[in-house]
Amino acid sequence: MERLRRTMMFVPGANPAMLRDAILYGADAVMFDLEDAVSINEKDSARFLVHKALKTLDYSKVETVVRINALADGGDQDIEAVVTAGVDVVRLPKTETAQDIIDVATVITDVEEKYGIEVGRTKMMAAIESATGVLNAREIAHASDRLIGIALGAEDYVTNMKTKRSPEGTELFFARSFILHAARDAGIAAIDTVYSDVNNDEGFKAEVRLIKQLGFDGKSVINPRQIPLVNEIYAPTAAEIQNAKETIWAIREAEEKGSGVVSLRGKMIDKPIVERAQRVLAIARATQLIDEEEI
Ligand SMILES: CC(C)(COP(=O)(O)OP(=O)(O)OC[C@H]1O[C@@H](n2cnc3c(N)ncnc32)[C@H](O)[C@@H]1OP(=O)(O)O)[C@@H](O)C(=O)NCCC(=O)NCCSC(=O)C[C@@](O)(CC(=O)O)C(=O)O
Ligand SMILES: [Mg+2]
Repeated sequence: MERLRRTMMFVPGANPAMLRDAILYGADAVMFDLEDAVSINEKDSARFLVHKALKTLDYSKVETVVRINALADGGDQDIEAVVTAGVDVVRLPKTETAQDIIDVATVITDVEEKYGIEVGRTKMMAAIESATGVLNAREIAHASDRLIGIALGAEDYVTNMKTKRSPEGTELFFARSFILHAARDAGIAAIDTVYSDVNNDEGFKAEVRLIKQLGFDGKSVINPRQIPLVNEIYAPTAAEIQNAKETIWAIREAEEKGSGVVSLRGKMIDKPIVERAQRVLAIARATQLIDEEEI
């Protein structure tokens, strides 16, 4: 099963206490920010703090992501600082074209070569935050073998679209759908955007249910309190796990009899349904809801 990416928690890069404690909250990935959460006069100190944090703290249990600045705004210095510190993933914000990704990938390669780091070790993500980015999402998603995923950045996107976010997310439906299709076409992860109203748990949960149903792998979060809410919604229920097990048992029995299709409680089971059941069980295993060797 691919790596779980249910939650990627933004951590402002200029905040030493948050950098230190980010690991404690159970996010699948911590995403240190050098871009919009850092004021212009703190850019250098944030870069230094994030480099030190990556070098000295033990992040072995979570994926580390750093959101860099655009290359024209010091992104090359960000890349050198974080790649040499061993970051797992470099996230490029406001990606508009495939060329943006190719340019960043080239700088990463130069840094890896210069410092004797295995070329290709550092992965990338693209955040898509404008109409142009959405329309180019397919090319962006295919732009580099380093890409592990693409993400929506909705606050910048709605600003670009001359609208604002609504509880229903109607204004994001096209962008979410298009980004998801681009990610699936390229075989990489699709990560949904942040929910900025941090004290509105019910609104947040409604949005998480929506993006899970659409097919997103997970969501960017901005506060530790949002992590368990996502995990709870993304966890398969006991009924889903039981149904998945019964699906696997039923298809195994059918296959023994030479058939690839069978009916379970009146519902047809064939290859795509078996694949979905296997995914439910893989997530249940990865989140310790069932034992490793169970089924
Ligand atoms: C929202 C708030 C101010 C609330 O503060 P509050 O004070 O009410 O938080 P509390 O709940 O009271 O905190 C309780 C304890 O947790 C600690 N704690 C809180 N948050 C933590 C955290 N993130 N990491 C580690 N630790 C944390 C805190 O230090 C305290 O620790 P302690 O004192 O020890 O008890 C705070 O969370 C925060 O700053 N969040 C990060 C904001 C951020 O990064 N924005 C940029 C990324 S979005 C963007 O750019 C838009 C985008 O680009 C996105 C896209 O692309 O998707 C687009 O376009 O859409
Ligand atoms: Mg943004």
